[in-house]
Amino acid sequence: MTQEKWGQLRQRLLKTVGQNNYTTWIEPLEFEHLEDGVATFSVPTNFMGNYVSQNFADLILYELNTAGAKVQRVSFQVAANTSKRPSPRVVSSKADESVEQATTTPLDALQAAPLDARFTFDSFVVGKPNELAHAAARRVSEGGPVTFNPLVLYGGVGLGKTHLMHAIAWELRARKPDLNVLYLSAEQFMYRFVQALRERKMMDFKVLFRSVDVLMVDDVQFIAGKDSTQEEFFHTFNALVDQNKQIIISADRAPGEIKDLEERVKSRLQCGLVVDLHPTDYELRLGILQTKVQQYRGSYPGLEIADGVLEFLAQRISTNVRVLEGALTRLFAFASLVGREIDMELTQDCLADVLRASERKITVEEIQRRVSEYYNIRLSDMIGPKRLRSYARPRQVAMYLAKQLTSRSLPEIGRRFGGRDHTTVMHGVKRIEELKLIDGQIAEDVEMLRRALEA
Ligand SMILES: Nc1ncnc2c1ncn2[C@@H]1O[C@H](COP(=O)(O)OP(=O)(O)OP(=O)(O)O)[C@@H](O)[C@H]1O
Repeated sequence: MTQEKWGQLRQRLLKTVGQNNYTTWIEPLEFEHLEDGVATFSVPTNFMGNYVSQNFADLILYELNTAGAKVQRVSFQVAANTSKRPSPRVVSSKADESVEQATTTPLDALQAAPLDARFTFDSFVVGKPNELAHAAARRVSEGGPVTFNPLVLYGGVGLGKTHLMHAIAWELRARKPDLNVLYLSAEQFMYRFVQALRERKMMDFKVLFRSVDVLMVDDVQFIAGKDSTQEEFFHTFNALVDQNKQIIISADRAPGEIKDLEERVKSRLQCGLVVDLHPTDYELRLGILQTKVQQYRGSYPGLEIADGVLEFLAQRISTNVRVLEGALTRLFAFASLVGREIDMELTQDCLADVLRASERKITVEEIQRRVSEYYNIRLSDMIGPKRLRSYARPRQVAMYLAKQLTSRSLPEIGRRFGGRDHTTVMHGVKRIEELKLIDGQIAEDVEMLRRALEA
């Protein structure tokens, strides 16, 4: 492997990842050396190293091996004294940059980092669990009069909050190129604030943040417990709302539930539209996998996937979309390295660790216990023969959850509910499915219970 060869390889990567990703993430990589099967690249920042490692390492590995280099692993190290930084217009900055880096970065760097080119509305798969969040995101991305301020998107890890935020920013940029859209993580907000304090540039900081038309802050829970940052955030927030500028926030839980977030910040966040990204369901996961496969087809032409593999993955990996995507990337890279079709056997071999880690640990017994506690009835009454509605409904909810959250068959579930027949379980599951659509209380009960069980 030589510098020259890396130069050629980069051109192939350009085709695969697209110009934006290439300029931002691939071009700044410098090939250092290949030793003991490890190809080492230098990167300008930790953040970049982490990002490239998470998102492009498999692809780089694949291209290196396709080009004949014998590489088992790629590694990214921060180069000393590198000053290269990507520089398009809208800021995107998630988490990992260190305070030290922030303190040496000029404030105007806020105008200089990319959004992820893959995170657009086109690539966002909409299903029941995220349709409201998607609709709200679409609405603000039209850039019309501000109707709800702020828009708060919240939900668990890897459910698409950042994806939606970037999609809004891309869309606004396309529709209203004159708007000054600022996207950054709450952590980044804090670093910039600390930096401004240290460098006595608070005026610059305030002017900058108050001059944006749309402010997007990702993972706002990060500022909880950080008093002065919260205070500054609060003032920034108020100043922008007063000017009728749109604010879009994401968080890992509902604002009211963020511990150590000041009451006044909480109540500001609750003033607008707060929408929830629910945990994915099977259909959404399958849809996402199918979409990703379409996208991968360009990079891996000729690769075949046997029937049932995507369904299997959607069934088994229910943690979050990031894990699901990672599994698929690995599967494609592995299959193309060994030149095999992606069938069940290869999937089980290649993803043994992921599948083990996401094995469902929820048991029918645990569901029964939780549901009976929730409805305040005795476990024995829920499992027993009584037909009273106050027992029958919780019983059906528990059956429904057992079907959704465990891999038990209907007869197995029936046996655990006092030896009931599988048709009774099927009826119970159907009933709850119907009720969820017409009875808000049942829908909420099921959702609360599901969350508690999956937590
Ligand atoms: N509905 C969806 N359609 C397509 N891709 C999705 C969807 N939801 C999530 N993803 C993908 O899953 C990955 C994780 O999503 P994202 O980073 O937006 O999650 P997040 O909610 O911001 O998580 P975190 O809390 O860790 O910041 C991304 O690659 C994203 O593109």
